[in-house]
Amino acid sequence: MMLVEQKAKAKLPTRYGIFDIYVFEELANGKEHVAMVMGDLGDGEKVLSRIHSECLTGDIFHSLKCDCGFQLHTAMQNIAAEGRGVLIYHRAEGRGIGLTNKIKAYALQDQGMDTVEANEALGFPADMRDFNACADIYTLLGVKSVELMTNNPRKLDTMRRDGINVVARRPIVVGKNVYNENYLRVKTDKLQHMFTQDELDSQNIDVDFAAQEQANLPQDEKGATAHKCNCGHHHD
Ligand SMILES: Nc1nc2c(ncn2[C@@H]2O[C@H](COP(=O)(O)OP(=O)(O)OP(=O)(O)O)[C@@H](O)[C@H]2O)c(=O)[nH]1
Ligand SMILES: [Zn+2]
Repeated sequence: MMLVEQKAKAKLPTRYGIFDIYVFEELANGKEHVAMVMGDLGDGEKVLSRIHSECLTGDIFHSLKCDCGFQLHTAMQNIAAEGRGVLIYHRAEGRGIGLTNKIKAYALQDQGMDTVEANEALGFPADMRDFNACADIYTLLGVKSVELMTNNPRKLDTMRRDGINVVARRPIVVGKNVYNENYLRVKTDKLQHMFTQDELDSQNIDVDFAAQEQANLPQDEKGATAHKCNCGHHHD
């Protein structure tokens, strides 16, 4: 029996090119998973693909605490470069614990815990995700085998177990910065992700808001300095 049902489909132009967007409902829990499909999938073999777990903070707000947003957009670009592929946007926010609990975990991380310790302090395992819906989404799209963009061996094992042949893995190591380097180290040390420190370092992006953090100016002082402009007009 299928675990998901296709609910809707339409064309979706994006900054990377034109996709078809599909919505699939996971019948057991009502979750609305998305598939972004580009090109003609043809025989469904060797489809370039990513299973991307939802991360509101990274995907939408460009958070630097993780690498999710960077991975999402790199995956869409890679698919566009090939003109063919499938991105499953998997609604498993916070590795399955949901947004509120993820932000509670972030608060514990602000006090020095790592991602795994914070999850455990809240009473959750390190990773609560199941990928049950994904194989059926591939099947409904006619995908038989994939080249998966991931560093997580669990995704490869799960897809193979569920009958989707993974013919290759394409690493997706992007967006390392001062705010996520510990998070990324924990992924290799505790979560078996497949990348090396050298690979990470080669992708370093230069962002540092240390000055902003230190200054931490009260709002009224910021307002006062904002008036020092060169516009030639007089401000009181
Ligand atoms: N609980 C928790 N979830 C997080 C945290 N940071 C990111 N996430 C979630 O982690 C998920 C992404 O998992 P990752 O471990 O980064 O990567 P992955 O999907 O397993 O593997 P890749 O395919 O290599 O990206 C998203 O659902 C994020 O919302 C955190 O500190 N705590
Ligand atoms: Zn994230």
